[in-house]
Amino acid sequence: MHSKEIPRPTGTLPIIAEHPAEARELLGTVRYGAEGGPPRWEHDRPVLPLHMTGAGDREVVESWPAMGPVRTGEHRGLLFAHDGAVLFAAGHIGPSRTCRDDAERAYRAAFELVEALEYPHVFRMWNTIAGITDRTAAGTEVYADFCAGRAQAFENAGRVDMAAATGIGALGGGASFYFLAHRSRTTVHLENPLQTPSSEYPARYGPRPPRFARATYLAPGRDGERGRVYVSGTASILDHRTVHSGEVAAQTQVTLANIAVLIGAENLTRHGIDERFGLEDLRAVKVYVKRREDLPVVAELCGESFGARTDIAYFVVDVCRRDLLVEIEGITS
Ligand SMILES: C=C(O[C@@H]1C=C(C(=O)O)C=C[C@H]1O)C(=O)O
Repeated sequence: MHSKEIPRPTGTLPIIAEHPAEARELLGTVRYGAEGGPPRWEHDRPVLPLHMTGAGDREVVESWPAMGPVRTGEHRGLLFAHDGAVLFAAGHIGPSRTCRDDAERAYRAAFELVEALEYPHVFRMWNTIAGITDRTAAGTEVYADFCAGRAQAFENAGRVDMAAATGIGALGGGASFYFLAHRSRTTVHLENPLQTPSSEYPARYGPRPPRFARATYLAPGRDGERGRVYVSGTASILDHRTVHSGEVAAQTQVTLANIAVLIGAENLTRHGIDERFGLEDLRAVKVYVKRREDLPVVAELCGESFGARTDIAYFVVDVCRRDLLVEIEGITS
C-alpha cells in the first residue's frame, strides 16, 4: 500500500494502510507484518499479528471499521469485537505441525461464538499457515491436516454453509485465523462454474476436502450499505486441477479470469443476485506470490487488470499447493 492518508471507515470494507487507523472506530486490526502469534488486545480492540512480510517489506495493516458501539470479549483463545451488526474474531490455531486437532478446536470455538453472540451469517474467513506445504512428523501434509481438522469441526457443528475463505502460507508464527460474521444481512455463498466446489475435491488432495465457497455476497444493508462480494483466495485451478504449472504469467491470467467469471453478471444471476462486477470494482486486493522473483510479472498483470483505484498488497508467501505460484483475493467496492 502506498497511500499515506488513512481513509474513513466504510462499513464492511476494511481500511488497508501502512499505519493502524483510529482504534475507537474499529472492530479489530490484522497486522500483515514481520511476526505472527496469538491475538492480543491493543486499546481494547483485538489485534492479530501475522508473519507475512520479510526483511525490507512494508507491514500492511488491515483495520475493520465499527458502525456503532463496540463490545469485546474472549472465548477459548479467540478475541472478538462486535457492534450489533458485524462480529470480528481472531485466533491462533497453534503450531502448524499438529494442525489437525488445533484447527478442529479453533473452528469449534468459532462456531460456538457465532451461535452464542447470534451472528449466524459468517461471510469471510482467513487462515494463514506456516509451513503450509511441509510434511508433518507423521508424514502428512500440514494443509491437508488443517483441512481435516476444519472439516471435522464443520461436521460436528452441523454446518453445511461454507463462506468465502483464504488458506495461505505464512512465514512463521504457526497457524492463525480470523473471520467476520453478520447478524442480519443475507449472505449468498458463490461457486464458480469453472471450478469444482472445494468440498468436492477428490481425495488425492487430502483425506478431507477444504471447506470454503469461492466467494460470499453480503446483501445490501438497511443502513444503506451496498451489497459486496468477498472473493476467496483464487488460484490457477480449473475444475480441481492446477493449470500452467511453473508458468507464473499464465497462472496469473487464469486466476484473474477465474475471478472475473465469479463476480460477473452471468454467475451472479445464476446465484439469484441482480448485480454485476468486474475486476476494476475490486478493492483491498491481496496478491500472494510464492517466489519473490515473480513479483514484477504478477504486479504488471494485476496493474493492467484492476482499476486505478484498487489498493493492492503483495505478499511473498507459500500457496496451499506446491505447483501454485500465485493467489489473489479481493472485495467489491
Ligand atoms: C487456492 C485454493 O484454496 C486456497 C485455500 C483455501 C482454504 O483452505 O480455506 C481457500 C482459498 C484459497 O486460499 C483453491 O483450492 O482453489
